[in-house]
Amino acid sequence: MFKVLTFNNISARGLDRLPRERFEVSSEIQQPDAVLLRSAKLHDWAVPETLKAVGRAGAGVNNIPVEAMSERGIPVFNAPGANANAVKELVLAAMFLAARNICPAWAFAQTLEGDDAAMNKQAEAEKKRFTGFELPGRTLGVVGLGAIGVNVANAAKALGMNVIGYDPQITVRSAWNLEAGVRRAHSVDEVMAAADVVTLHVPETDDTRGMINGSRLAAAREGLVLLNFARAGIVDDNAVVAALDAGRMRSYVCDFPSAALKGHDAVVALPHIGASTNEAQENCAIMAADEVRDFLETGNIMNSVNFPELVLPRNGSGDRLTVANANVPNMLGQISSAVAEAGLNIADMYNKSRGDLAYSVVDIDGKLPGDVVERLRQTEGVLAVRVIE
Ligand SMILES: NC(=O)C1=CN([C@@H]2O[C@H](COP(=O)(O)OP(=O)(O)OC[C@H]3O[C@@H](n4cnc5c(N)ncnc54)[C@H](O)[C@@H]3O)[C@@H](O)[C@H]2O)C=CC1
Ligand SMILES: O=C(O)CCC(=O)C(=O)O
Repeated sequence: MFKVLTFNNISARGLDRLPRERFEVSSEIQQPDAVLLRSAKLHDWAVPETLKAVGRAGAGVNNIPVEAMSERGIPVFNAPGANANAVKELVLAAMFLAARNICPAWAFAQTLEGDDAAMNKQAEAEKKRFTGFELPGRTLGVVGLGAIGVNVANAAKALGMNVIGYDPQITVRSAWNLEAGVRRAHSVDEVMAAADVVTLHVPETDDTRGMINGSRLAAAREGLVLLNFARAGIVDDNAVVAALDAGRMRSYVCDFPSAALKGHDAVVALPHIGASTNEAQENCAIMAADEVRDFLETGNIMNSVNFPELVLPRNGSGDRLTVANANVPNMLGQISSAVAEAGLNIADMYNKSRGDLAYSVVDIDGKLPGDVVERLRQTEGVLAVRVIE
């Protein structure tokens, strides 16, 4: 029986992928084999010795200590693209909100008083304060052309916008999915200088934290609309408020409320609802649950952010041994020697590395003795060993 600890509200459609005769699933489990979570922060969580996998029912993994998990040989899975449409739709809504001053106009309309005629008179007298702009011919700058950025870029092209994008590590898949005519920028600065609206779709990392700061805002076009549905830490809120107050920026629409932004007329800060649709929550939960289940049951790895992708159909007549280790010479030799010294035959094996980590799946004709497994566990460089019967 595998034990899966849930943090946050994980869609039941996802949890249903874990058959209860083989998986105990609860938010109360003490010694979990795996966790499933959304935005819960794991950085201060005391990682139990039993933990074998982390499944993020979403895209961003900045709430998870990925490096510390790697050091323990624990793969972290996420759900790439599963909530991209939900975020794209909210980003488009944000762009329309900003272009047409919908929030301040609506707030003004709430203050109208008197009978219908009086309200109408005030509305007509004041509506010029809310004159907006149309999107065709305007330039959208997209920083980060992954699952969400590509969707947003393509939708903006369909709305008649010019689109300029920056992503130094764009994948072949994203490049194929991008509409023709999206102009390639070579830096964030180039995007800032060219765009009327800039939207951010990068993960929060050491490289992207504080990416949009005072000097980048100073170099932006006059009247910039900035959209941030990526992560709070990517934008310096105080710099945004200063640029808005100086009249250099038109508005900031984001998914991350903060004390600095609260109450500002030109800011709309939503409560991190980019992925909050039933569809996205189901897609993410299903994907993360399937990945965690597959790993626990077979050792196969799909969509991990720290481990190599490795899928080996089951072969042989005995145990499956999986080993996560430091990516250094002679680890594979030591694994196969341990199996050979136990007098067992390897039916099939697959080894892949990613950065400092390597992962092997070894199908064996027979049952691995406990002392062999223990010896492998103690081998220098070995991070995690499992035997799947
Ligand atoms: N508001 C919300 O509820 C949600 C927020 N997000 C956030 O959006 C981020 C992006 O999500 P996806 O598009 O699904 O991820 P993704 O992994 O498909 O795309 C991220 C892209 O950013 C690029 N990138 C990384 N560093 C960069 C840099 N310094 N400059 C330019 N590009 C850079 C990568 O090459 C990649 O193509 C997530 O990491 C997460 O933080 C994601 C989903 C929901
Ligand atoms: O689960 C959520 O609502 C957060 C989604 C998110 O931020 C992500 O997928 O990176």
